[in-house]
Amino acid sequence: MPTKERHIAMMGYRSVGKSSLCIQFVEGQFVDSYDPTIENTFTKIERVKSQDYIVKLIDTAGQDEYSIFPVQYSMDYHGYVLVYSITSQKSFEVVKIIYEKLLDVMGKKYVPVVLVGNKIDLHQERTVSTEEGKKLAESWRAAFLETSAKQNESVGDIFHQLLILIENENGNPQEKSGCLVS
Ligand SMILES: Nc1nc2c(ncn2[C@@H]2O[C@H](COP(=O)(O)OP(=O)(O)OP(=O)(O)O)[C@@H](O)[C@H]2O)c(=O)[nH]1
Repeated sequence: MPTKERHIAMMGYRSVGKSSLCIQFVEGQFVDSYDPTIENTFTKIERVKSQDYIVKLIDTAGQDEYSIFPVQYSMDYHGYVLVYSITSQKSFEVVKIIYEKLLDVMGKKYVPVVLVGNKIDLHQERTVSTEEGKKLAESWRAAFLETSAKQNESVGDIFHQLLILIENENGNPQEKSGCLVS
């Protein structure tokens, strides 16, 4: 099968771990320092269910509830990773606002999305429950994962699940449609 190219945008509030998830996925390492992103791109070859993909990731600058949705991320993207930190209720609220804006800008009712609750290694500081995350993802018909970029927990699954959702949207169902919850 010929290799397919898929463009994925990482979005969410500041400091939730978007860059760390990209770096962990692409380079297999965790950098314990904080350098706010303006915009960064990463490329990785991934194989899912015998299909090779060139995954182009765009790591966006953190957004907040007042940000205007950056229109450039609504065009030529196949899917989105919306990230919050399980230690920040604010980041959970912001991800809901980003999702609404995304649908609005794209003029669509459905967009392939994986909702990610990151930083699960900081479980003692958790303020967003797994149940809240799951419910939100179900309401979006999105996949849901809790991850740790630091401990490399479920990071690869984000991109595998998103590639499957994108494939399903393109009329090539490889898995049962509907909500993918792990
Ligand atoms: N404990 C823990 N810290 C994390 C994790 N992921 C990221 N961090 C830390 O959180 C801080 C912010 O991480 P970034 O990856 O820069 O976050 P970002 O969402 O890209 O931030 P912006 O560029 O401002 O949007 C850094 O100090 C990271 O080391 C994680 O899974 N666990």
